Amino acid sequence: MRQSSAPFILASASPRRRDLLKQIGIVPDHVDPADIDESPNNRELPIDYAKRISREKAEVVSDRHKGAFVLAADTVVAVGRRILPKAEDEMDARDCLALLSGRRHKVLTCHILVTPDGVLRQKLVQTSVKFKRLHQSEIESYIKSMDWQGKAGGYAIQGGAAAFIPAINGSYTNVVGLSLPEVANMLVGNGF
Ligand SMILES: Cc1cn([C@H]2C[C@H](O)[C@@H](COP(=O)(O)OP(=O)(O)OP(=O)(O)O)O2)c(=O)[nH]c1=O
Repeated sequence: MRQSSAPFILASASPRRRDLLKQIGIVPDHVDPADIDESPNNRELPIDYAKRISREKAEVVSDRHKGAFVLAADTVVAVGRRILPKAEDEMDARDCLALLSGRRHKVLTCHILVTPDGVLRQKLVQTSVKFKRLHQSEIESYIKSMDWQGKAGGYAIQGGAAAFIPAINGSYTNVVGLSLPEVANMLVGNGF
């Protein structure tokens, strides 16, 4: 139930984030992606990276929409201290899947909500994801599906890669791109 008349801006190009919000009855007044440079800094740790990028996305977009609620997020797949790329080509995706095969990794989503009076709230959520050991044939058929494109770590848990994941620990929606219980809490707690 919406209490504020301030507009709600989703600072994301991700259709997954739009669908997730819709699932809890939230439809943004505008979708305005930040479109910033997301290159990690030298030796930047995954948590620091997720916090920095989500904050930059939120700041860029809230500058364009004063007096609005702005939600931005960044989802990072991390193996230890290593940040996996958003897979842009088949080589990225193959490298990611080979690294994830047979082990656990972390998916971190850092959520930023900017309130209409310009206060910035941050919430980082971590989910541990277990991958089964992948056969080369499984990797190749997944590559053909193109489901990895633009996804952090080269897979999407909401698609065919679900067959590779026997267990997760933590929020499922966090892996897809927004942890819905946290987003709902942030919005309700800040007068939305
Ligand atoms: C691990 C994983 C990631 N993803 C997606 C969510 C995000 O869209 C993407 C991570 O990249 P992000 O940089 O978080 O998001 P984005 O580039 O898609 O959009 P924007 O920066 O404008 O908000 O990976 C899945 O859809 N499923 C998964 O299982």
